[in-house]
Amino acid sequence: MQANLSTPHAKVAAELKIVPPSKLVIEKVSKEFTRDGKKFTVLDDINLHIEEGEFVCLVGPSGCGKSTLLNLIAGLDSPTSGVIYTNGNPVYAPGRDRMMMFQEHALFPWLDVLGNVMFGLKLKPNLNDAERREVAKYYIYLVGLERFTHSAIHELSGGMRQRVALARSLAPNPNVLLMDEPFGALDALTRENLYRDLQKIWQQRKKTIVFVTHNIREAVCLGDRVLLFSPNPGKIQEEFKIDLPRLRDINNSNLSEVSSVITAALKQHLDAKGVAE
Ligand SMILES: Nc1ncnc2c1ncn2[C@@H]1O[C@H](COP(=O)(O)OP(=O)(O)OP(=O)(O)O)[C@@H](O)[C@H]1O
Repeated sequence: MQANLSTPHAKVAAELKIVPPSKLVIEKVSKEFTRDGKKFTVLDDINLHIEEGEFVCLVGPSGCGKSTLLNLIAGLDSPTSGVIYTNGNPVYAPGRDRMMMFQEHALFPWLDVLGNVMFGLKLKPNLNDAERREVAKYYIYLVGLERFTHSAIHELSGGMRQRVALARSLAPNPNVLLMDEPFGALDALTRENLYRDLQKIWQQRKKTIVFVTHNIREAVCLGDRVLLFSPNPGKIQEEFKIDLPRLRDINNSNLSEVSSVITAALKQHLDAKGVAE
């Protein structure tokens, strides 16, 4: 994909350069919350190494702590014990090296598409307004919304809104992209297009991606690795390396077979714990 930019000058070109994706290390991480005055453990002794540029999907039943782990990596919350490192540096707070994208569009309805994507670039004090506009236009192009640059958010479909949200998360050029069920609310066809485009964008922009989903086929379609969580307390029960060639099509029969194996493993772990999905 080539950006259709009007002669990007040096600062914009530098901003669009591919940054090295981060390695993530999660070391002995546990998280407790308090409810009704009682402590309960949501994540218990999570240990995980995610390689630079790896696409890792977290799957598991509701409440097993997937979003909590994503929030900890984002630095939006802190572990009760243990440490998370990005490229060897402990995470204490949110940073522009890690961007989060949610299921809800979380877009600003009073801004158009360009304004929303430019908003993500407010974190870049070295750019002036014209430069932010050029960078934002590149990411709008990358997610296929060039024709909608000046559209209002309410004029867009759910899938297009998620494309805007993706562009906004990508625009600060993070090393890590954290995605919390970003396609959960979309219809099947819209999701299929996004699976294809997200794989292309990931290959092109070389991000480390941690992606939370309930949908095992989606995880197998996107992930290099699928980590199966089980609840009470949240633990990584099993992991699956996915060696299927890319670009993957969610309707591919080999992908269905791998998904069935993981679904069976999930059921087995839940049965063993006496949990109904
Ligand atoms: N800030 C908080 N305070 C208290 N409890 C919380 C807080 N955040 C999450 N929890 C609880 O922690 C548990 C795990 O929640 P989390 O959202 O991480 O699970 P999940 O696996 O992402 O679930 P889902 O797939 O439904 O989104 C839940 O019981 C939830 O109610």
